[in-house]
Amino acid sequence: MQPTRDSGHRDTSQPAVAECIIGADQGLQAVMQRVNQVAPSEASVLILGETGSGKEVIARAIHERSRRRNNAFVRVNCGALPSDLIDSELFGHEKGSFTGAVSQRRGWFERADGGTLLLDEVGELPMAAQIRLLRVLQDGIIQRVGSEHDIAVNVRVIAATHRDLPHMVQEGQFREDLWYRLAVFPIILPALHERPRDIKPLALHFIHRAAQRLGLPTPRLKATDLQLLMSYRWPGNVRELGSVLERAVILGQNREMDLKTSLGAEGLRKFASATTKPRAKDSEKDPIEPLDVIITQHIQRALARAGGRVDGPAGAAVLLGLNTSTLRGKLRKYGIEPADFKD
Ligand SMILES: Nc1ncnc2c1ncn2[C@@H]1O[C@H](COP(=O)(O)OP(=O)(O)OP(=O)(O)O)[C@@H](O)[C@H]1O
Repeated sequence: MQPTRDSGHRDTSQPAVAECIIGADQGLQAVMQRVNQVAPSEASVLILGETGSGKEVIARAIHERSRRRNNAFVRVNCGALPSDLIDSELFGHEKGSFTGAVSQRRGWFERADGGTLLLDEVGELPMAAQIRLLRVLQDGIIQRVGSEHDIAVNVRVIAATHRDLPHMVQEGQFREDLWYRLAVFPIILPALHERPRDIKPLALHFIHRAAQRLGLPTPRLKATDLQLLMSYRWPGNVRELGSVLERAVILGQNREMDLKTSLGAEGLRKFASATTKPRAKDSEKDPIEPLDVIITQHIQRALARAGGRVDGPAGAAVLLGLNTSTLRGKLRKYGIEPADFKD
């Protein structure tokens, strides 16, 4: 099988191209510190984060900052491996070892030899595969299916998942010994709504990229559109933000980009029902938003209402019941630009 995005595998035998990590000096600052600490070591890393939050981007950053950077970076989506082929996919097989094994095949561990193997969605691996994976991680030796010949592999494993692995361990769905082996150095990637400062630079990046692909001038991000983006909870995280903006740029060709129009009535309803505004009735399941998120959004609402003015009788400071210097301090702290709210 050739490595493709759809089958969940990507084999980067070429030196990796550094991808720009938006938010590296803002909402992802603490994550990047962890990346820089762990990259030069050989330690296994476990990246925990919601779907689309950038786990692969972070895994690549670790690879690119490691001594293995000139060797392969291979991503395997464990959730996409058919259960009867997991061993063959990971460790390879000999010709004739099972029906369909028409030729010898090297598995993903062998292909990543000397480099880094990202085991994405590791929480989806069935128990039997977890046992075999643990053995390989401990011994650094694999056997292809249908062979008793040991092959030594030198692979750094980075595992990633959106699942609550500690809870899975408690429930007996994930092996505790494998958890300890993988979680030598855990990195928790915050969801996009927990790092609101990254939304604007990410939005500008995606708008610019989409316009470049279409050969169009980069459209402006209107203050009202930024406010809409800031108020949504982004369950699909950075990936969802990218696709919403790409669609907006495509639909807004040759006109001013308008998020409300490009989302349509249905999209707007979805946005409205998933905003981070406080709900009337609290429930155990409702996430508690970090205070910084609520403060950022509240200041942005006031600035939008005040047309970007901070002081004066109709300025945001009066609306918020703050004196101007206090509000200016908060604008600096939360990285909010009043000019973004001038329409
Ligand atoms: N900080 C970032 N800067 C620039 N692009 C980003 C950033 N984070 C994520 N992306 C982009 O968002 C998309 C999703 O990121 P990625 O595939 O790394 O997420 P993931 O958490 O691994 O997703 P999944 O849970 O589906 O495996 C990709 O196109 C990626 O390039």
